[in-house]
Amino acid sequence: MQAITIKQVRAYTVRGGGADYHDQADGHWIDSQIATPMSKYPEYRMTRSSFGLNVLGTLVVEVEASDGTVGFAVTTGGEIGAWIVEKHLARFIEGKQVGEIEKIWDQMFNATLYYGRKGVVINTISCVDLALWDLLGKVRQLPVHQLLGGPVRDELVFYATGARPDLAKEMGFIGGKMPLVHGPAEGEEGLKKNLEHLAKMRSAVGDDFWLMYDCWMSLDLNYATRLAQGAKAYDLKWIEEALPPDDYWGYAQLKRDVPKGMLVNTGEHEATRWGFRMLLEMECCDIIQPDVGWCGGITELIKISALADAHNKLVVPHGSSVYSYHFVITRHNSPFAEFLMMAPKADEVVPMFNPLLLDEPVPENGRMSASKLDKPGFGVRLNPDCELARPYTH
Ligand SMILES: C[C@H](O)[C@H](O)[C@@H](O)[C@@H](O)C(=O)O
Ligand SMILES: [Mg+2]
Repeated sequence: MQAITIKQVRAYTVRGGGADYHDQADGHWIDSQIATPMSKYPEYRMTRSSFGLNVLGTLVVEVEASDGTVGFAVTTGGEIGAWIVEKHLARFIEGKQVGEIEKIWDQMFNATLYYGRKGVVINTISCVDLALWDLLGKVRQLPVHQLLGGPVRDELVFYATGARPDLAKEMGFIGGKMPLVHGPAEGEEGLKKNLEHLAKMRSAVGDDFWLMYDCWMSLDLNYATRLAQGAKAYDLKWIEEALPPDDYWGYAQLKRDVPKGMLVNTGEHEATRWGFRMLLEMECCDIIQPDVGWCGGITELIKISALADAHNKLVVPHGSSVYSYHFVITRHNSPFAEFLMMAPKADEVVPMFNPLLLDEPVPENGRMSASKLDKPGFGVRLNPDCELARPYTH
């Protein structure tokens, strides 16, 4: 039987939500005031779009096989990613057999080592990798989780990320992660407001519902330590991404200093097995949170997850829709998943990469049965109403 090979790879861009889920219309909770490393500049404090968190847009990668099957994936990457795919990575993809995923990954990574290693280059490699796994699943007529060893549980359970953990509790989620609003530049007053907001949410959700703060790289070690100490009174489950990603030393100290029982989590802006090896070996955190569309794809997340398992650490991927669900359900050390509330008021469950993917499964009552993930590949289709552009060819 003739081997099925990859005939063509194509890279497209699309704006407005999708994988670049920060690219939303005005008034969305995700673009309200949220503490960031740019919050020290008042002109960039009130929204993250003001400093360009949504400049990249979505990258869509399609890989077409010699038998006509097409796999695809989406991530944050836009035109930069499209250029990297068309002008650089295509040579390592086209002509290969659809199963040569490991070899393609190694060639893409090593060929971009001189300008990549993290950020948009690894986002782009991740997107190609996810498209290859989608293609392989479709060619073999298997969901990706079956290519990864199959489910270890019957369903996924989710915590929700958004401005309304009180509503998330009503919707059946196991916890609610809130964005931190005020950073160190707003001083004691801002710290007080952060703790008052946590207190208000704790009284709204009661004692048995996880509450977490997502600090999106915005704090310094002293502020993060004081926030954690103040949050103990309200049983904060974890403090997330308190420090910039490269401050491994700060994370290790924070993890030693937070109140006993409070978790220190990070990793969504970390990349590759080597970045996560630093977090693990320097004892930076309790749970690592790679984004499978940003850390290197499924091929790299398998390696990251095994490393974490050897360190007895949990892996709870940053929300990345079906791309993390198919992984999480196959891993013993991934006992729950993140769901990002993408409705503008965080008051209803809508698909995370809305409106880009058709058939994108969503949690019901905070849960998702494995049977929702039984279509070939990642089980989603591109929405034909979303206009794709192909800015480059090769
Ligand atoms: C809600 C957070 O501020 C980010 O927007 C979110 O993308 C990420 O940090 C998360 O953990 O979901
Ligand atoms: Mg986060």
